[in-house]
Amino acid sequence: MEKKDIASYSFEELQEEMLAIGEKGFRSRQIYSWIHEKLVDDFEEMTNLPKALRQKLEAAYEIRRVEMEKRQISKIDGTNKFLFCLKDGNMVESVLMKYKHGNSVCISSQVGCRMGCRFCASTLDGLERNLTPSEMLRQVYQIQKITGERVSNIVIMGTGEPLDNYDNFLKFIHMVSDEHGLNISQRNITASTCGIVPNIRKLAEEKLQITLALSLHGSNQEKRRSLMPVANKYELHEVLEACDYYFEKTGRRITFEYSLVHGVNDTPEDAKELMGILKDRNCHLNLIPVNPIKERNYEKPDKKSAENFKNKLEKNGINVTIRREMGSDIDGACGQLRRKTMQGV
Ligand SMILES: C[S@@+](CC[C@H](N)C(=O)[O-])C[C@H]1O[C@@H](n2cnc3c(N)ncnc32)[C@H](O)[C@@H]1O
Ligand code: SF4
Repeated sequence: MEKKDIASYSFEELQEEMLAIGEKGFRSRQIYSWIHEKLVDDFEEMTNLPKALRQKLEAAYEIRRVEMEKRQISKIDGTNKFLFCLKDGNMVESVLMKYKHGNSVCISSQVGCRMGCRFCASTLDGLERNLTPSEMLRQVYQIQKITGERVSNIVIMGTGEPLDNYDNFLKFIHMVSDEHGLNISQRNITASTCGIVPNIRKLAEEKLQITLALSLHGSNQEKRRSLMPVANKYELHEVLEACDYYFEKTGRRITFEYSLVHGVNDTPEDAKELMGILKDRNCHLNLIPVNPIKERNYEKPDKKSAENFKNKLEKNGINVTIRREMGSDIDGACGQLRRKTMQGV
Protein backbone atom coordinates (compact mmCIF):
# COMPACT_ATOMS: atom_id res chain seq x y z
CA MET A 1 0.00 0.00 0.00
CA GLU A 2 1.29 3.46 -0.86
CA LYS A 3 2.28 5.50 2.15
CA LYS A 4 0.25 8.64 2.90
CA ASP A 5 1.74 12.05 2.08
CA ILE A 6 1.66 13.35 5.66
CA ALA A 7 3.28 16.72 4.84
CA SER A 8 0.25 17.59 2.69
CA TYR A 9 -2.10 17.35 5.72
CA SER A 10 -3.22 20.71 7.02
CA PHE A 11 -2.92 21.27 10.77
CA GLU A 12 -6.61 20.40 11.26
CA GLU A 13 -6.39 17.31 9.04
CA LEU A 14 -3.36 16.06 10.92
CA GLN A 15 -5.20 16.47 14.21
CA GLU A 16 -8.10 14.37 12.92
CA GLU A 17 -5.75 11.76 11.46
CA MET A 18 -3.79 11.32 14.69
CA LEU A 19 -6.97 10.99 16.74
CA ALA A 20 -8.23 8.42 14.20
CA ILE A 21 -5.12 6.26 14.72
CA GLY A 22 -5.49 6.47 18.50
CA GLU A 23 -2.89 9.15 19.30
CA LYS A 24 -3.35 12.04 21.70
CA GLY A 25 -4.17 15.47 20.30
CA PHE A 26 -0.89 17.12 21.33
CA ARG A 27 1.08 14.68 19.16
CA SER A 28 -0.30 16.24 16.01
CA ARG A 29 0.99 19.63 17.13
CA GLN A 30 4.44 18.12 17.72
CA ILE A 31 4.50 16.33 14.37
CA TYR A 32 3.25 19.38 12.47
CA SER A 33 5.95 21.48 14.08
CA TRP A 34 8.69 18.99 13.16
CA ILE A 35 7.60 18.96 9.53
CA HIS A 36 6.56 22.57 8.96
CA GLU A 37 8.58 24.62 11.47
CA LYS A 38 11.73 22.60 12.04
CA LEU A 39 11.55 21.31 8.46
CA VAL A 40 12.75 17.75 9.12
CA ASP A 41 12.10 15.08 6.51
CA ASP A 42 12.64 11.95 8.58
CA PHE A 43 10.44 10.60 11.41
CA GLU A 44 13.61 9.44 13.20
CA GLU A 45 14.54 13.06 13.85
CA MET A 46 11.31 13.68 15.80
CA THR A 47 13.04 13.09 19.09
CA ASN A 48 10.19 14.08 21.41
CA LEU A 49 7.98 11.30 20.01
CA PRO A 50 8.10 7.80 21.54
CA LYS A 51 10.00 5.30 19.40
CA ALA A 52 6.83 3.22 18.92
CA LEU A 53 5.01 6.21 17.44
CA ARG A 54 7.92 7.02 15.13
CA GLN A 55 7.82 3.44 13.87
CA LYS A 56 4.05 3.59 13.44
CA LEU A 57 4.38 6.78 11.39
CA GLU A 58 7.21 5.34 9.32
CA ALA A 59 5.09 2.31 8.42
CA ALA A 60 2.07 4.22 7.14
CA TYR A 61 3.23 7.70 6.14
CA GLU A 62 6.01 9.41 4.22
CA ILE A 63 7.51 12.89 4.18
CA ARG A 64 7.99 13.15 0.44
CA ARG A 65 11.53 13.99 -0.52
CA VAL A 66 12.33 16.90 -2.78
CA GLU A 67 16.05 16.51 -3.38
CA MET A 68 18.39 19.12 -4.81
CA GLU A 69 19.69 17.99 -8.19
CA LYS A 70 21.45 21.19 -9.26
CA ARG A 71 22.14 24.64 -7.88
CA GLN A 72 23.34 27.67 -9.82
CA ILE A 73 24.42 30.86 -8.08
CA SER A 74 24.55 34.18 -9.91
CA LYS A 75 27.82 36.07 -9.57
CA ILE A 76 25.98 39.27 -10.39
CA ASP A 77 23.25 39.45 -7.76
CA GLY A 78 23.41 36.26 -5.67
CA THR A 79 20.25 34.77 -7.16
CA ASN A 80 20.14 30.99 -6.59
CA LYS A 81 18.41 28.71 -9.05
CA PHE A 82 17.57 25.19 -7.90
CA LEU A 83 16.56 22.09 -9.76
CA PHE A 84 14.75 19.69 -7.44
CA CYS A 85 14.07 16.01 -8.07
CA LEU A 86 10.72 14.62 -6.93
CA LYS A 87 9.93 11.10 -5.70
CA ASP A 88 8.91 9.91 -9.18
CA GLY A 89 12.02 11.31 -10.89
CA ASN A 90 10.31 14.43 -12.26
CA MET A 91 12.15 17.71 -11.84
CA VAL A 92 11.02 21.21 -10.92
CA GLU A 93 12.75 24.58 -10.73
CA SER A 94 12.70 27.10 -7.91
CA VAL A 95 14.58 30.35 -7.46
CA LEU A 96 15.81 32.32 -4.45
CA MET A 97 16.11 36.06 -5.05
CA LYS A 98 17.75 38.33 -2.50
CA TYR A 99 16.34 41.82 -2.13
CA LYS A 100 16.92 44.59 0.38
CA HIS A 101 13.46 43.97 1.82
CA GLY A 102 14.07 40.22 2.29
CA ASN A 103 14.43 36.89 0.52
CA SER A 104 11.90 35.88 -2.06
CA VAL A 105 11.39 32.35 -3.35
CA CYS A 106 9.75 31.57 -6.67
CA ILE A 107 8.20 28.09 -6.75
CA SER A 108 6.70 25.80 -9.37
CA SER A 109 3.12 24.59 -9.05
CA GLN A 110 3.07 21.84 -11.71
CA VAL A 111 5.48 19.60 -13.59
CA GLY A 112 5.18 21.27 -17.00
CA CYS A 113 2.12 23.22 -18.07
CA ARG A 114 -0.70 22.66 -20.55
CA MET A 115 -1.50 26.30 -21.26
CA GLY A 116 0.75 26.65 -24.32
CA CYS A 117 1.84 30.31 -24.03
CA ARG A 118 4.00 30.94 -27.07
CA PHE A 119 7.06 32.42 -25.33
CA CYS A 120 7.23 30.05 -22.35
CA ALA A 121 9.69 27.17 -21.96
CA SER A 122 7.60 25.51 -19.23
CA THR A 123 4.90 24.39 -21.64
CA LEU A 124 7.01 22.98 -24.47
CA ASP A 125 6.47 19.37 -23.32
CA GLY A 126 2.94 19.90 -22.00
CA LEU A 127 1.72 19.03 -18.52
CA GLU A 128 3.19 16.02 -16.75
CA ARG A 129 1.32 16.29 -13.44
CA ASN A 130 0.19 18.57 -10.64
CA LEU A 131 2.40 19.12 -7.61
CA THR A 132 1.02 18.14 -4.21
CA PRO A 133 0.85 20.77 -1.42
CA SER A 134 3.86 19.10 0.24
CA GLU A 135 5.92 19.30 -2.96
CA MET A 136 5.21 23.03 -3.21
CA LEU A 137 5.99 23.58 0.47
CA ARG A 138 9.17 21.57 0.38
CA GLN A 139 10.66 23.74 -2.37
CA VAL A 140 10.53 26.61 0.13
CA TYR A 141 11.70 24.45 3.05
CA GLN A 142 14.64 23.03 1.12
CA ILE A 143 15.81 26.46 0.01
CA GLN A 144 15.64 27.69 3.58
CA LYS A 145 17.53 24.63 4.83
CA ILE A 146 20.17 24.56 2.09
CA THR A 147 20.98 28.27 2.13
CA GLY A 148 20.33 29.00 5.80
CA GLU A 149 18.44 32.11 4.63
CA ARG A 150 15.03 32.94 6.06
CA VAL A 151 12.38 33.22 3.37
CA SER A 152 10.02 36.16 3.79
CA ASN A 153 8.26 36.35 0.41
CA ILE A 154 6.89 33.74 -1.95
CA VAL A 155 5.90 34.08 -5.60
CA ILE A 156 4.14 31.28 -7.44
CA MET A 157 5.61 32.12 -10.82
CA GLY A 158 7.71 29.09 -11.65
CA THR A 159 6.63 26.30 -13.96
CA GLY A 160 2.91 25.62 -14.08
CA GLU A 161 -0.41 27.36 -13.79
CA PRO A 162 -1.44 27.49 -10.10
CA LEU A 163 -5.12 27.95 -10.89
CA ASP A 164 -5.00 24.76 -12.99
CA ASN A 165 -4.00 22.96 -9.77
CA TYR A 166 -6.48 24.90 -7.69
CA ASP A 167 -7.09 22.74 -4.61
CA ASN A 168 -3.43 21.91 -3.99
CA PHE A 169 -2.42 25.52 -4.60
CA LEU A 170 -5.03 26.81 -2.14
CA LYS A 171 -3.94 24.32 0.48
CA PHE A 172 -0.33 25.38 -0.04
CA ILE A 173 -1.27 29.02 0.63
CA HIS A 174 -3.11 28.11 3.81
CA MET A 175 -0.29 25.88 5.06
CA VAL A 176 2.63 28.18 4.29
CA SER A 177 0.84 31.04 6.06
CA ASP A 178 -0.33 28.86 8.99
CA GLU A 179 0.84 30.03 12.40
CA HIS A 180 1.89 26.44 13.18
CA GLY A 181 4.20 26.39 10.15
CA LEU A 182 6.44 28.97 8.44
CA ASN A 183 3.77 31.59 9.16
CA ILE A 184 4.57 33.68 6.09
CA SER A 185 2.20 36.62 5.81
CA GLN A 186 -0.27 36.24 2.95
CA ARG A 187 0.52 39.83 2.06
CA ASN A 188 4.00 38.63 1.14
CA ILE A 189 2.70 35.99 -1.28
CA THR A 190 1.98 36.59 -4.99
CA ALA A 191 0.34 34.07 -7.28
CA SER A 192 0.53 34.57 -11.01
CA THR A 193 -2.11 33.26 -13.41
CA CYS A 194 -2.61 33.23 -17.16
CA GLY A 195 -6.27 34.05 -16.51
CA ILE A 196 -8.51 31.08 -15.71
CA VAL A 197 -11.63 33.13 -15.10
CA PRO A 198 -13.83 30.80 -12.98
CA ASN A 199 -10.91 30.07 -10.65
CA ILE A 200 -9.98 33.76 -10.26
CA ARG A 201 -13.56 34.31 -9.11
CA LYS A 202 -13.44 31.28 -6.82
CA LEU A 203 -10.17 32.53 -5.34
CA ALA A 204 -11.72 35.95 -4.75
CA GLU A 205 -14.38 34.27 -2.59
CA GLU A 206 -11.66 32.85 -0.35
CA LYS A 207 -10.87 36.44 0.67
CA LEU A 208 -7.17 35.72 1.06
CA GLN A 209 -4.68 38.54 1.40
CA ILE A 210 -2.36 37.31 -1.35
CA THR A 211 -1.56 39.44 -4.41
CA LEU A 212 -2.94 38.20 -7.69
CA ALA A 213 -0.71 38.77 -10.72
CA LEU A 214 -2.42 38.50 -14.07
CA SER A 215 -0.35 37.63 -17.12
CA LEU A 216 -1.76 40.04 -19.68
CA HIS A 217 0.81 40.17 -22.50
CA GLY A 218 -1.61 41.50 -25.11
CA SER A 219 -3.17 44.95 -25.33
CA ASN A 220 -6.32 43.59 -26.98
CA GLN A 221 -8.13 40.27 -27.35
CA GLU A 222 -6.53 39.43 -30.72
CA LYS A 223 -2.95 40.08 -29.63
CA ARG A 224 -3.46 38.23 -26.39
CA ARG A 225 -4.94 35.27 -28.27
CA SER A 226 -1.94 35.12 -30.59
CA LEU A 227 0.41 34.74 -27.59
CA MET A 228 -1.76 32.84 -25.13
CA PRO A 229 -4.11 30.03 -26.26
CA VAL A 230 -6.03 30.35 -22.96
CA ALA A 231 -7.48 33.57 -24.40
CA ASN A 232 -9.52 31.41 -26.82
CA LYS A 233 -11.46 30.19 -23.82
CA TYR A 234 -11.60 33.35 -21.73
CA GLU A 235 -11.82 36.68 -23.50
CA LEU A 236 -9.86 39.68 -22.31
CA HIS A 237 -12.92 41.53 -21.00
CA GLU A 238 -13.95 38.46 -18.91
CA VAL A 239 -10.45 38.20 -17.45
CA LEU A 240 -10.42 41.90 -16.56
CA GLU A 241 -13.87 41.65 -14.98
CA ALA A 242 -12.66 38.70 -12.88
CA CYS A 243 -9.65 40.78 -11.76
CA ASP A 244 -11.96 43.63 -10.79
CA TYR A 245 -13.99 41.14 -8.78
CA TYR A 246 -10.85 39.93 -7.02
CA PHE A 247 -9.98 43.51 -6.06
CA GLU A 248 -13.56 44.17 -4.92
CA LYS A 249 -13.64 41.09 -2.68
CA THR A 250 -10.13 41.27 -1.22
CA GLY A 251 -9.10 44.93 -1.46
CA ARG A 252 -5.81 43.70 -2.93
CA ARG A 253 -4.50 45.65 -5.90
CA ILE A 254 -3.90 43.50 -9.01
CA THR A 255 -0.46 43.29 -10.59
CA PHE A 256 -0.57 42.99 -14.38
CA GLU A 257 2.39 41.32 -16.03
CA TYR A 258 3.30 42.16 -19.57
CA SER A 259 6.19 40.42 -21.34
CA LEU A 260 7.56 42.84 -23.90
CA VAL A 261 8.17 41.04 -27.18
CA HIS A 262 9.99 43.10 -29.79
CA GLY A 263 7.76 44.01 -32.74
CA VAL A 264 4.87 41.94 -31.39
CA ASN A 265 3.36 43.81 -28.44
CA ASP A 266 5.70 46.76 -27.82
CA THR A 267 4.48 49.30 -30.39
CA PRO A 268 3.19 52.80 -29.52
CA GLU A 269 -0.27 51.52 -30.45
CA ASP A 270 0.09 48.75 -27.83
CA ALA A 271 1.09 51.30 -25.18
CA LYS A 272 -2.02 53.33 -26.03
CA GLU A 273 -4.35 50.34 -25.85
CA LEU A 274 -2.75 49.20 -22.61
CA MET A 275 -3.38 52.63 -21.14
CA GLY A 276 -7.05 52.27 -22.04
CA ILE A 277 -7.20 48.98 -20.15
CA LEU A 278 -5.36 50.10 -17.04
CA LYS A 279 -6.11 53.78 -16.52
CA ASP A 280 -9.24 53.35 -14.40
CA ARG A 281 -7.99 50.37 -12.49
CA ASN A 282 -6.20 50.43 -9.15
CA CYS A 283 -3.31 48.26 -10.27
CA HIS A 284 0.38 47.90 -10.91
CA LEU A 285 1.96 47.03 -14.25
CA ASN A 286 5.14 44.98 -14.42
CA LEU A 287 6.90 45.04 -17.78
CA ILE A 288 9.14 42.00 -18.38
CA PRO A 289 11.41 42.12 -21.44
CA VAL A 290 10.86 38.61 -22.84
CA ASN A 291 13.53 36.07 -22.08
CA PRO A 292 14.21 34.45 -25.47
CA ILE A 293 13.93 30.67 -25.75
CA LYS A 294 15.59 28.88 -28.62
CA GLU A 295 12.40 27.08 -29.71
CA ARG A 296 10.80 30.44 -30.71
CA ASN A 297 12.28 33.44 -32.39
CA TYR A 298 10.89 36.09 -30.08
CA GLU A 299 13.27 38.87 -29.10
CA LYS A 300 13.29 41.36 -26.28
CA PRO A 301 13.20 45.07 -27.12
CA ASP A 302 16.39 47.03 -26.45
CA LYS A 303 16.65 48.92 -23.16
CA LYS A 304 15.78 52.28 -24.70
CA SER A 305 12.55 51.19 -26.34
CA ALA A 306 11.45 49.33 -23.20
CA GLU A 307 12.06 52.59 -21.27
CA ASN A 308 10.08 54.55 -23.87
CA PHE A 309 7.19 52.14 -23.57
CA LYS A 310 7.26 52.50 -19.81
CA ASN A 311 7.50 56.31 -19.90
CA LYS A 312 4.46 56.61 -22.15
CA LEU A 313 2.38 54.72 -19.63
CA GLU A 314 3.86 56.47 -16.63
CA LYS A 315 3.13 59.91 -18.07
CA ASN A 316 -0.49 58.89 -18.22
CA GLY A 317 -0.65 57.99 -14.58
CA ILE A 318 -0.08 54.23 -14.80
CA ASN A 319 1.85 52.74 -11.92
CA VAL A 320 4.51 50.83 -13.87
CA THR A 321 7.94 49.23 -13.42
CA ILE A 322 10.28 47.28 -15.64
CA ARG A 323 11.13 44.10 -13.82
CA ARG A 324 14.77 43.96 -12.87
CA GLU A 325 16.40 40.94 -14.45
CA MET A 326 17.65 38.61 -11.71
CA GLY A 327 20.39 36.03 -12.23
CA SER A 328 20.99 36.93 -15.87
CA ASP A 329 24.23 34.90 -15.88
CA ILE A 330 22.48 31.66 -14.86
CA ASP A 331 20.04 29.61 -16.97
CA GLY A 332 17.62 32.26 -18.16
CA ALA A 333 13.95 31.68 -18.81
CA CYS A 334 11.91 29.75 -16.33
CA GLY A 335 11.75 26.05 -17.25
CA GLN A 336 14.99 26.04 -19.24
CA LEU A 337 17.23 24.48 -16.60
CA ARG A 338 14.74 21.65 -16.17
CA ARG A 339 14.44 21.05 -19.92
CA LYS A 340 18.17 21.10 -20.44
CA THR A 341 18.74 18.60 -17.61
CA MET A 342 15.92 16.27 -18.71
CA GLN A 343 17.32 16.30 -22.26
CA GLY A 344 20.82 15.65 -20.94
CA VAL A 345 22.21 18.80 -22.58
C1 LIG B 1 6.04 30.95 -15.87
S1 LIG B 1 4.58 31.83 -15.48
C2 LIG B 1 3.90 30.89 -14.16
C3 LIG B 1 2.63 31.45 -13.60
C4 LIG B 1 1.40 31.37 -14.46
N1 LIG B 1 1.31 30.18 -15.18
C5 LIG B 1 1.32 32.57 -15.42
O1 LIG B 1 1.37 32.36 -16.62
O2 LIG B 1 1.17 33.68 -14.93
C6 LIG B 1 5.14 33.31 -14.66
C7 LIG B 1 5.34 34.52 -15.55
O3 LIG B 1 6.46 34.31 -16.38
C8 LIG B 1 6.16 34.82 -17.66
N2 LIG B 1 7.01 34.20 -18.66
C9 LIG B 1 6.99 32.95 -19.13
N3 LIG B 1 7.96 32.75 -20.05
C10 LIG B 1 8.62 33.92 -20.16
C11 LIG B 1 9.71 34.37 -20.95
N4 LIG B 1 10.32 33.56 -21.81
N5 LIG B 1 10.13 35.63 -20.79
C12 LIG B 1 9.53 36.46 -19.93
N6 LIG B 1 8.49 36.11 -19.16
C13 LIG B 1 8.02 34.85 -19.28
C14 LIG B 1 4.71 34.46 -17.80
O4 LIG B 1 4.06 35.14 -18.80
C15 LIG B 1 4.16 34.81 -16.46
O5 LIG B 1 3.81 36.18 -16.42
S1 SF4 C 1 3.30 31.40 -18.97
FE1 SF4 C 1 2.32 30.34 -17.26
S2 SF4 C 1 0.41 29.53 -18.10
FE2 SF4 C 1 1.66 30.14 -19.82
S3 SF4 C 1 2.65 28.24 -20.42
FE3 SF4 C 1 4.06 29.32 -19.04
S4 SF4 C 1 3.61 28.53 -17.04
FE4 SF4 C 1 1.94 27.94 -18.34
